[in-house]
Amino acid sequence: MNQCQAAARLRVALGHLGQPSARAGVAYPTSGAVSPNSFHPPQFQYTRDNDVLSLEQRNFYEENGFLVIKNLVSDADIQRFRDQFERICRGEVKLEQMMIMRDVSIAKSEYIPSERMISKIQYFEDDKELFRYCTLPEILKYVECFTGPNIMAMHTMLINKPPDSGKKTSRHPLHQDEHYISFRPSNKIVCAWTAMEHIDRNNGCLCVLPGTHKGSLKPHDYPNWEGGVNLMFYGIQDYDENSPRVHLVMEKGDTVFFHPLLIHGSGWNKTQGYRKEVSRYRARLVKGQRISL
Ligand SMILES: CCCC(=O)SCCNC(=O)CCNC(=O)[C@H](O)C(C)(C)COP(=O)(O)OP(=O)(O)OC[C@H]1O[C@@H](n2cnc3c(N)ncnc32)[C@H](O)[C@@H]1OP(=O)(O)O
Ligand SMILES: Nc1ncnc2c1ncn2[C@@H]1O[C@H](COP(=O)(O)OP(=O)(O)OP(=O)(O)O)[C@@H](O)[C@H]1O
Ligand SMILES: O=C(O)CCC(=O)C(=O)O
Ligand SMILES: [Fe+2]
Ligand SMILES: [Mg+2]
Repeated sequence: MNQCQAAARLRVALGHLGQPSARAGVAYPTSGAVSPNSFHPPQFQYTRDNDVLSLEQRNFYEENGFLVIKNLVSDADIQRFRDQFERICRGEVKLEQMMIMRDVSIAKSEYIPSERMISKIQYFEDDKELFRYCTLPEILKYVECFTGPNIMAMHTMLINKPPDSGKKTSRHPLHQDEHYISFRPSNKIVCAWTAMEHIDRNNGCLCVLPGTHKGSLKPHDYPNWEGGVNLMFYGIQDYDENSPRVHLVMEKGDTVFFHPLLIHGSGWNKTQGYRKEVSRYRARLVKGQRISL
């Protein structure tokens, strides 16, 4: 098994620290068809009427701000993302837009192209292989449940969480993605996040505070952690250690959809593998224009 296989998972996310990139502005026509059987009373604020989600799933998302769909992305697709990630790690793929990030623990070490050096890739919209994630019909089908039709990819991200050096710098502090993104409205944005392998508390799974999507955007700052904090990894300031946390244990291909105000983070990676996931956000378009950016 090579390092990348031993590694963890891949993540593509979206949004960005400011404006979406032009490349991300790709709209996907989706059906938008509403079946007469799918009518639900207007108490739904966070989900749209269509036939995809069961009433139970809708209620769960409305109440909790996230929904896990098991086994959504095929092994074959994940293998393709993984293979492409390996090519990027080997320096075989170079794209101008793509941003490569390293963990703070190795930020100042000499750069050697390998999986060990890359903790995150952002803006891979120009990478045909990775961008396939954003066009997978099974992902779009669910995204539409939250955004409505006319979907736009606003940000892409793949995370390769490194084994922790012992200083817990691989942790991602609890935050709301809306802190990083300028587009709105919140209720028509969703993040799709796909595990590229088994992810649990040992390798730093996603941790969510259910129901927090109903709150507002909270002040963020760098957490006061010993050992170091990654640049741009802000955390909410008034984190109450006693608030109920849910750790999302996921298998390869499982995908969680979550609201941009949901408070979430990820734990430190206690294993020797690099855990990977792919994710991204989408927003709804009206008449070809993004709503209230
Ligand atoms: C909705 C999305 C939710 C989220 O994803 S939250 C996280 C979003 N933010 C990010 O992913 C950060 C994106 N990445 C970046 O901004 C850049 O890669 C980053 C970290 C600023 C580095 O930028 P560059 O200037 O291209 O790289 P560089 O290698 O020349 O480093 C410049 C100085 O920064 C330091 N550095 C690099 N990576 C770091 C890290 N991970 N943590 C802390 N410090 C880091 C590096 O040592 C260097 O410092 P110095 O200037 O030599 O003293
Ligand atoms: N003071 C804090 N401020 C912001 N986020 C925090 C704080 N302390 C922990 N977190 C974040 O909370 C989430 C859950 O932490 P949790 O304690 O469950 O996991 P962990 O500390 O990474 O690992 P474990 O407790 O399993 O050893 C992680 O995203 C972590 O980054
Ligand atoms: O997986 C992680 O380390 C953090 C994920 C996250 O915050 C996100 O996907 O928005
Ligand atoms: Fe996030
Ligand atoms: Mg802990």
